[in-house]
Amino acid sequence: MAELLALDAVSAGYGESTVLEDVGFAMNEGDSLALLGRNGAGKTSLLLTLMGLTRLHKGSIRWGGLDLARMPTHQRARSGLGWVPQERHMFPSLTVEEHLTVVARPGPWTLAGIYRTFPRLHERRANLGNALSGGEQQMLAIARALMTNPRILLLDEPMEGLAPIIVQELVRIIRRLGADEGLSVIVVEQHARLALSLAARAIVLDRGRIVHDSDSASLLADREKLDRLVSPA
Ligand SMILES: Nc1ncnc2c1ncn2[C@@H]1O[C@H](COP(=O)(O)OP(=O)(O)OP(=O)(O)O)[C@@H](O)[C@H]1O
Repeated sequence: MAELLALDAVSAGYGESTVLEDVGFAMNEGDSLALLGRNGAGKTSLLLTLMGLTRLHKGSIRWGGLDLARMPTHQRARSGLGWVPQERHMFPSLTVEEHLTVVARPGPWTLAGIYRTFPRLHERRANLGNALSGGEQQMLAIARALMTNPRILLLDEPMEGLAPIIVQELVRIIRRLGADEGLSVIVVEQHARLALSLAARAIVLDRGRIVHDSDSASLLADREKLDRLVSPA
C-alpha cells in the first residue's frame, strides 16, 4: 500500500506556545488510526495541525508525497483531507440535501451512496440543518465530509454527547467505511475502548507527545496499560 500521510518530528502549537512535541507516525492508504489521550493531551490540536490551523514550529508533514506545510487550509480540504470537526458546523438555512450537494466533488461517493449508508439522512433530506437531532447532525457532518470524496477522514470525537443507540449506528457505519470501503480514518475519541474498536492501530498522546503506538487489539487486551495511559490523572 502507498504511503498516505507521514509526520516527522512535528512540533506545533498556538502562537509561541508548543502543544505537540516531536510527533511522528506514518499511515498508508486504507489504514485506520485511533488517537487517544486524556483531556488536553493534544488530540484535537493534531487534527488542527493537519488542517493547517495551528502553527507548525518544527518537523514535516508529507501528504500523498507533497509537503503539507506549504498548503493553505482550503487546499488541504480539496486535496482529500476530510475533516469532521467537533463542532459540526451545520448551516441553519440549508437543507440536509443542500449541505451535501454544495460540497460534492467527483469520486465514488455520490448522494445515492450517502443515502444508502445513512438512510436517516434520506428521510430527513428536506429538513433544515437546525431541525436535526445531535445524532443526525453528526451523521450529516460525516456524510458531508464523504461527499468531498476524501482520501482520509479525520473524525474529532464523533460520538460526543450522543445517545447510545446513535453511537451504535455510527460505530457500525465508521467500521464499514474503514473495513469495507478501505477509507483511511483517524478517529479522536475520549472513550478509549470505543475508539479501539473502530481502528486497527492506536496512538496515545500525553502532554503533546506520543507515549504509545501499537495495534489496537493488543492495547485493548492490556487493561492495566490502557487504564494507565488514558484514565484521568
Ligand atoms: N486555540 C488555542 N490556543 C491556545 N491553546 C490551546 C488552543 N486550543 C487548545 N489549546 C491547548 O492545547 C492543549 C491541547 O488541547 P487539545 O484540545 O488539542 O487536547 P485534546 O487532547 O483534544 O483534549 P480534549 O479531549 O479535551 O478535546 C491544551 O493544553 C489546550 O489548553
